[in-house]
Amino acid sequence: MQQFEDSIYNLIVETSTNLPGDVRRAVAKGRALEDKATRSGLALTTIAQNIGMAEQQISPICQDTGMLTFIIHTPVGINQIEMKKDIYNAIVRATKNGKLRPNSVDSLTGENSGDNLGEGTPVIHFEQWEEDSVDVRLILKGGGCENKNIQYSLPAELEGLGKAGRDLDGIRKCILHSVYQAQGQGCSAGFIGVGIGGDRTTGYELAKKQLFRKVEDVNPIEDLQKMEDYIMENANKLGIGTMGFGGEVTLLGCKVGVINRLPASFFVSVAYNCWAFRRQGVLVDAATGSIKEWLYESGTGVSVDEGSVQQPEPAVVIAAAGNAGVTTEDASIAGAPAEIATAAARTDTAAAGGSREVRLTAPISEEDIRSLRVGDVVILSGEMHTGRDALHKYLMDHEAPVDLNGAVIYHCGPVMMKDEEGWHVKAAGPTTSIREEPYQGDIMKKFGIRAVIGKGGMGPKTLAALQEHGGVYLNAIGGAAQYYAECIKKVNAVDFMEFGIPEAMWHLDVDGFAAIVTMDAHGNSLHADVEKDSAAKLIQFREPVFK
Ligand SMILES: O=C(O)C[C@H](O)C(=O)O
Ligand code: SF4
Repeated sequence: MQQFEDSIYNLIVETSTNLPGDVRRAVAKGRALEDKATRSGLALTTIAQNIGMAEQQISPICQDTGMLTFIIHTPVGINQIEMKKDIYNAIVRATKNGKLRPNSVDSLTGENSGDNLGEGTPVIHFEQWEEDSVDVRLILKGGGCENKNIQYSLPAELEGLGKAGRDLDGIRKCILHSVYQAQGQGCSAGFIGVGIGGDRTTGYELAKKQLFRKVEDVNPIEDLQKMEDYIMENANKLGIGTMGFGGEVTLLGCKVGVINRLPASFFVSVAYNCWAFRRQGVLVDAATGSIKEWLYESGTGVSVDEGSVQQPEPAVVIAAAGNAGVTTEDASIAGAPAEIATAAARTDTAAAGGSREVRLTAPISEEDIRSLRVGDVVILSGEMHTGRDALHKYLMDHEAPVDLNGAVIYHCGPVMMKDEEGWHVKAAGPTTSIREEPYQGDIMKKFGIRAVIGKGGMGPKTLAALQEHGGVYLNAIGGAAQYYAECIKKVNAVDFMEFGIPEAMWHLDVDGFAAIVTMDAHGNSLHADVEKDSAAKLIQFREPVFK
């Protein structure tokens, strides 16, 4: 198996950088359902553009390259210990080459191993089979959507849906609830794998395994096929939309599997995967280790466009999203059709205040920030500072290494590479902001920070602080790591490298970095609105459907 290490390296690079054909078609279908002039429609356009950029540049689709999880079938007699060593070497190489972010962190000390190896990482499941070749499948599932996985123990009482019993209808309610509770935080529009039965461990395993099915396959179990169809037809009626912006498309795929359970247990486990649904596989020659066949259709040549949409420039895509409904000219910038009136009627808070495109350069004044409203698109230039969990915790009782007066904080853990000239950004999309909810308001006030960029929104504590102190929350498009990396013109400096690359504080010079105001200094939150609206819509699914 001399070539096995190279085969695994190629598998990792392909998985991280080239979204497979079936996933691309699902994204294209989603785009066709969404009104292109809405925020969700234009977020999908950004996503589509990012998918193309990642493939072209052979760079990570999303900066969170996830938990490397392999499922491997080998003929009897193959040395699995040697295979593991080759896999480890391939992972170290892919990390060094910026195809993977160093993502393995000591849970007690917070120390990043730097090469994706460590206790429990990567995850490798070996199984034997009667075939002659080795089947290797890999999924890179990021942390934000992993945090949205959920496990139900039936019977249960579910918010909005009432009693979920130990039957198909109870399962139906759990699945709908799982989509609802994810809101936009797992980078919807997403895919779900559902595992019925097992114990808590094997239930979740089964759910994740469903994600290895092809998006377009048909469930061989009739009841489950009906369930998948039902969920695909109805989950989008929750109106959560891409990134939780509100809209027609929340779910792009649903796969349900079943295994036996104990008499006393009835688990329904849901693995939520973001649109950046990165999984691939190879069939490998057991003697040489070379790739004989790819197991999922390549993304190359498969369009994510639903046909008529032009590909606008990065800053313009989101800019048009915020301006949806303002003028016909704005819409034509993004190549969007003239459904402007509909879009205006739907842009809720933004429609009330009117949305604009605002260009700002950091540091930003309190006055400029207070003039922003939910729905406005801010195009940022100047310096921004990355900060996520480790930094926020640190800043609570320490001073900042740089002056943060009027500053912009970006919730982002980038993929970085260093050469003779210094550091370069390889991928840099936003991370889920809600994790910083306990700290964010206090830190903004303590240091005079005026803007926070992330994804998925923040809670009431931050909203109150924005109002009191004069701050704004900007939502960037989750997973659009290449799209944003292109807006970063220079890495000025870095602090706290001891936190590891994703958690360090990177000082970045940006130009044309576009994000949408989703929480403003006037007490408005698009996230709170969409959550409330989807909670009301969830109630329509209370009555039994599967008898
Ligand atoms: O860790 C990250 O960069 C992002 C994470 O996957 C998230 O969705 O929050
Ligand atoms: S940032 Fe979004 S797209 Fe990237 S791994 Fe996290 S959930 Fe997925």
